Amino acid sequence: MQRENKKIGWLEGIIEAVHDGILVIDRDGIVQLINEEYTNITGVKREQIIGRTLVEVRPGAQLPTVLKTGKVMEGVFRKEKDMEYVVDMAPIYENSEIIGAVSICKSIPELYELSKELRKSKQRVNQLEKAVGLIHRARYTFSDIIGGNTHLRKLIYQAKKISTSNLSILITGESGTGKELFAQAIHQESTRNAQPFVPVNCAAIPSALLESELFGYEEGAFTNSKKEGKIGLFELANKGTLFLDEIGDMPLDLQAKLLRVLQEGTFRKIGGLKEQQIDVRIIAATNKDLLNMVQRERFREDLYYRINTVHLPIPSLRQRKDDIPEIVASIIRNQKHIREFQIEEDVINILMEYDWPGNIRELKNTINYAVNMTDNDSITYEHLPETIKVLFLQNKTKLNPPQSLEALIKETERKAIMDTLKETGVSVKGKKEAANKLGISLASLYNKLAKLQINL
Ligand SMILES: Nc1ncnc2c1ncn2[C@@H]1O[C@H](COP(=O)(O)OP(=O)(O)OP(=O)(O)O)[C@@H](O)[C@H]1O
Repeated sequence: MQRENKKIGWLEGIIEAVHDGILVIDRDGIVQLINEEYTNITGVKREQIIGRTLVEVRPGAQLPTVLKTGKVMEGVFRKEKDMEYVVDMAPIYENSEIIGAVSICKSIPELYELSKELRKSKQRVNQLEKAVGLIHRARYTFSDIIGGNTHLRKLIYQAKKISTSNLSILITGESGTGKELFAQAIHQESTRNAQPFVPVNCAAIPSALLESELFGYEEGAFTNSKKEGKIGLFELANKGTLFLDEIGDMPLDLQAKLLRVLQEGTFRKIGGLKEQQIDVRIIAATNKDLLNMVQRERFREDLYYRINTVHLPIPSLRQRKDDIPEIVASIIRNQKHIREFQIEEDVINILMEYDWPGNIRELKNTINYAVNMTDNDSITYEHLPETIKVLFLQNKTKLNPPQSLEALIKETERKAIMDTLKETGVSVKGKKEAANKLGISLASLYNKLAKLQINL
């Protein structure tokens, strides 16, 4: 008996500790137990209900039904005077026999608070999921930068040395020279490599949106803003690296804000009141002449010197043509996964003569195209894209000016044909159009191409 009392004492203690309202009836529907939270939610006091039949005190109660049917009921809405709450009810079993029933109530305001919390958490999870999509973890390391060109090697040496510092870096160079590749490699070599690498292309985001992308905004900061606010890229890159690509396209007012972040190490969300500490390493890149922009007051001088602590000018591919064979071999290896793939010497010569305005990106595209055009394991002139073939033939004419009258006529013809084909393209349709423009028949165009040994 003493043990039994002790059990009930424990039970009451536990029931009191629960944050929900609890009411227990026995098999006769008589209320045996309630906790204080039950009184808080329903307004019914212990002395009004304990030892009495539940329906007598609370005629609308559904717990006696649970007692009868043995079926659990969940989420039953109750409204009593100005109290609203939700009840879960379940039978209590002993040796497979129902000996009573329990009801557990939660007040609506509490549920409302909980669901608000849940909604907020869900929104944050959504935002973070989206943000994780943006963070492409840096994939490349210095070993992925191909080329033995002396100037490039010096740059790699310098970049490796400053990787572990927190210095801001400015990488300049034409499009496709490998600026982002360098930025990723620096991040990977740094102590921040386990943290995010967040790239943002300042030219690709409309200036009106760039500020909120970078700094984020607080709940309801402006009309049309997302209700739950937005996490900015600075916050996402915290402890990692923020790669500001095309920084020359950043609007002047935002440049001032960026400078503040770099100087103070703090930022404020749009519509936010408190400054947040931030620890982000900035690597900026551009293909524009920033110094010239500074002179024309299109770029802030103070920001220029702040991000230019270390400057890595990446050479264009035409300034390091000696690297072309090695880069081509590496592209083929990556695409074909075989080392024996052949590339005719003539083709390498053409690639070496071409100017590559799109730099390594263009070289990559060209080789990938050629590899896909081959049926066997050898790339020949035929497999090159038309644009390169045409330009190559034009250059050849420039490089070897004709001497005799006959040669001069031949070359004039060649030039006229090549210029027209450059406009129309070298597909059958293009050739038909070119023949039309030149005032000759298609058959005669083919004859001339054969005579001039133009192999398209
Ligand atoms: N030295 C290199 N060795 C191997 N691949 C390279 C090298 N440099 C660049 N690439 C490759 O060329 C492509 C373009 O490089 P990346 O995007 O880094 O250039 P970028 O200068 O940042 O271009 P943009 O200014 O247009 O953004 C990528 O596929 C990159 O992997």
